[in-house]
Amino acid sequence: MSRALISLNSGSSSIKFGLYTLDQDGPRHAAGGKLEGIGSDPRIRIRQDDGVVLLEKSWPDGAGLTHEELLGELFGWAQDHLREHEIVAVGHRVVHGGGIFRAPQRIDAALIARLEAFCPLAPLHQPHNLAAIREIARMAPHLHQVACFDTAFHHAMPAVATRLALPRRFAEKGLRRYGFHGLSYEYIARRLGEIDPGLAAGRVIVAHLGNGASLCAMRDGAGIDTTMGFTALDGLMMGTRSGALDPGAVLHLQLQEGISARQVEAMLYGQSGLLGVSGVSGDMRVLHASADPHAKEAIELFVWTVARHMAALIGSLEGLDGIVFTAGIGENDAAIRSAICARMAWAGVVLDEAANAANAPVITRSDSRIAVRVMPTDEESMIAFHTFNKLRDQHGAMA
Ligand SMILES: Nc1ncnc2c1ncn2[C@@H]1O[C@H](COP(=O)(O)OP(=O)(O)O)[C@@H](O)[C@H]1O
Ligand SMILES: CC(=O)OP(=O)(O)O
Ligand SMILES: [Mg+2]
Repeated sequence: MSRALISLNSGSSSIKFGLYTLDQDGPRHAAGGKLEGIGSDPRIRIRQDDGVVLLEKSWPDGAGLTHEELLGELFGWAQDHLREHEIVAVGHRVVHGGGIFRAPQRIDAALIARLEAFCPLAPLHQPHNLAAIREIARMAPHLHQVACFDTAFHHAMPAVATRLALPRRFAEKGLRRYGFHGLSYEYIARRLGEIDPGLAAGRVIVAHLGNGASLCAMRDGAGIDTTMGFTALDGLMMGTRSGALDPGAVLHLQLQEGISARQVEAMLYGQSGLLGVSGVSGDMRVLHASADPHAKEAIELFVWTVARHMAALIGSLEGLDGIVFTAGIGENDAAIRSAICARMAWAGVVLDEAANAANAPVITRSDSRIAVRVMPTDEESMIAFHTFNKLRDQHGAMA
């Protein structure tokens, strides 16, 4: 019987996943999808590689369904769909690996306990990542599980880019900049090396603009700076997260407004960003459709913030050769890309409006000094790749 593995990318309200069959060369994508609306109106959609929809199901009254219950549904379906195969492993995106975990790790109870310590640094993600690992271990204890870290890609950053200007003793306690979205950046760096090796060898800013959003400055495919730091709150304004703030504002909320540290945490992670500024939604599609002037202001600030941080990363890179847009907004939202590129005209970006409107792979004109690309990211395939390699290194042939 041939073998298969499952990749899980568990977020705060969604689980993205991929099913892969294994041959000698590595994992081969068989199907994938997204389980969304956890906690409100869960729905799942699974597609085969050729686009054929294999499963579409929703639970309109499913607000009470937990991550664990829905993961059970998904896992049951995967087992049935892959019944001709032996499922041997589940690979997970784990958002925070701290300063210790620079490469994927086999999961056991001791590793889970160490990863638990990072939950306060990624409250929207880490608890869900670990809950999924525990639930798989409960449902299928014989499966190998591998943790793939969002922070790992950024360990190549120069030390200076990891420092926070706080008293030194805190750096020794792990208070430093880590960076996130590393599986997405690793995928883009590899793929760019295949499709445009000339650009990949240069200075590139990758803009991962999804619900969480960050930028990564890459030189020759390695990350040298990024906008997220100690936590995934830093940098760009996001769907519900504030992004970088004057630290004085955080103090003011607590000391003058009398808001507790826990409430400030909930506000910065869950009630700020596009949602907070618009008062309408944290979802970019909803903001575009809204006539509310505050929705427009939120979009304006999002674009302004991205351009401001891009300019900062040009400083880190000492110049710029290209920009890559990826993730939900980066891959699909021509209006946002156009507005960001207009603010980057000074740096030599000349947009091809028709190519941009079509989400084409290259959206700049041939006379643009900076090449701007749109590339779909694929964190799940990166997880599958790492999981396969980790198990092959430990157990020999996997197929
Ligand atoms: N076709 C689209 N046009 C504009 N925005 C889109 C489109 N598709 C998705 N998005 C936006 O992408 C964001 C979600 O991105 P995604 O990468 O899926 O996030 P996450 O992985 O954090 O759940 C949302 O703001 C959503 O509105
Ligand atoms: C780290 C992070 O922000 O991830 P996401 O974009 O999936 O929320
Ligand atoms: Mg994401």
